[in-house]
Amino acid sequence: MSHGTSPTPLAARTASPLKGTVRVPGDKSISHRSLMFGALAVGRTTVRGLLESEDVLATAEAMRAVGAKIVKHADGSYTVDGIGLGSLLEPDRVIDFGNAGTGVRLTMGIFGTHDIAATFVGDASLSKRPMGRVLDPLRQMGTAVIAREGDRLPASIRGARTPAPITYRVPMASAQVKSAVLLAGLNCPGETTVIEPIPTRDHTEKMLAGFGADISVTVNEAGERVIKLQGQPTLKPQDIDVPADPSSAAFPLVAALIVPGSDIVIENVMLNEHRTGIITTLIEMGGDIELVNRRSAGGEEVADIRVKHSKLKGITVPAERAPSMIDEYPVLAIAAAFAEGDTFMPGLDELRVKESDRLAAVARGLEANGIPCVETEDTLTVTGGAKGLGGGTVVTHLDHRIAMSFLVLGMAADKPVTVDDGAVIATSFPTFTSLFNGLGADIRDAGGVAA
Ligand SMILES: O=C(O)C1=C[C@@H](OP(=O)(O)O)[C@@H](O)[C@H](O)C1
Ligand SMILES: C=C(OP(=O)(O)O)C(=O)O
Repeated sequence: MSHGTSPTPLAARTASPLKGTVRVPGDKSISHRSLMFGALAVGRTTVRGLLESEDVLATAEAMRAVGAKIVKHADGSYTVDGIGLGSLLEPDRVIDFGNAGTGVRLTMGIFGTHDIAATFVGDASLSKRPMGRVLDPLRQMGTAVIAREGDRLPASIRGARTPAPITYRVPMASAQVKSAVLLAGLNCPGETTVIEPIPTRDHTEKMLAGFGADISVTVNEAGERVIKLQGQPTLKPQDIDVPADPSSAAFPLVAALIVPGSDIVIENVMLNEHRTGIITTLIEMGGDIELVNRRSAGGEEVADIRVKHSKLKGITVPAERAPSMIDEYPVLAIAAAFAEGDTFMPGLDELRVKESDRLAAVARGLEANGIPCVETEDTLTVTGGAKGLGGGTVVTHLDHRIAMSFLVLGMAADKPVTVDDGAVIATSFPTFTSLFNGLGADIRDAGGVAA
């Protein structure tokens, strides 16, 4: 993938007040799943508003490699002609997932119970991330695995000829692990059960039900979610409208809160209860955030978000909220730098295994820009209100959310903030720079010199 070979330093300088109405791209989680489930259905699925980012396009290539026909049309919509569950072709090439954890982990689940072999590779970031969390349950279902030390990529799998359904308790808060086991269960005869002690985003459950799978969710006496899936359904194609990604919306949301004089509207943002922790948190910090025109669309609640520059105060973010805002902590740390007092963020262990060690990457980036913070094994405390912020260069470690978060810092800091590589932003939010500059920000090429 291009971002791995040609880093593009970017710098953000003090922005004019951000003004206007914007639409951030489609949700990444739903976009990956639309292509995957469309590929497993029998017939033609139509997807409008697909996120056309590197991560999602890698999933499209993976589904093409097993026989799905995926076409973009003149009106921007995509169609997926599915090959049908159980009928995947063996890929004749290595599957390159670039930077995409969701893409590779969910696809391993799908392929792992099909009678095919496949080899997965990724960029330098993805090759460091743990795959054992999905390869272990797949091994229990009969998948053969050869992977690099520590179950890292590159990895090859050979799906079981007669896969066995399992009951699996997800050991960490991870929608990717939950989803990989459920997707593997799709092609197993009989019932697969996933027990989820800590609730995470439920797009797989909701969308599989929409595609006609027999899936139920109950809560047991210990308060855990119990998901039961009957194997080998015939999945029916769907018409999908992908709502705007709340994780991408978090960047203009925080930027408008911290750039004086700002007043913007972010349209059509998905409000799935497992994704809105950042909105709850920013409102608790004193953010002037209004959800208008709330409506239901394609099984999800959506709204337009009006946000104005606000005086923020530091808070403690409950640890149990972490799964509902797991990708938003880097940009929350930037909001915290402009709040009065300390913001304490516990329960962040999963941040260490994202595209980068996000806890460390955020802490080093804050320090480089004069923002006091304390990092422990699984917490971050940011002290707001320091003066003379900015002037630093942030190492992004191939992590799009680190790049975007520190560019948001530059919009409200006293001195410009440079990120060593803005090209990685294309993995989830390719229109980031143009959208922000259209609102009044000043994000520019840092001239090939990260200084
Ligand atoms: O299932 C998904 O679509 C995702 C789950 C989360 O990962 P984990 O399951 O590793 O927490 C999240 O960080 C990622 O951006 C998307
Ligand atoms: C963690 C993320 O993505 P993934 O795991 O899909 O690479 C993210 O987008 O912040």
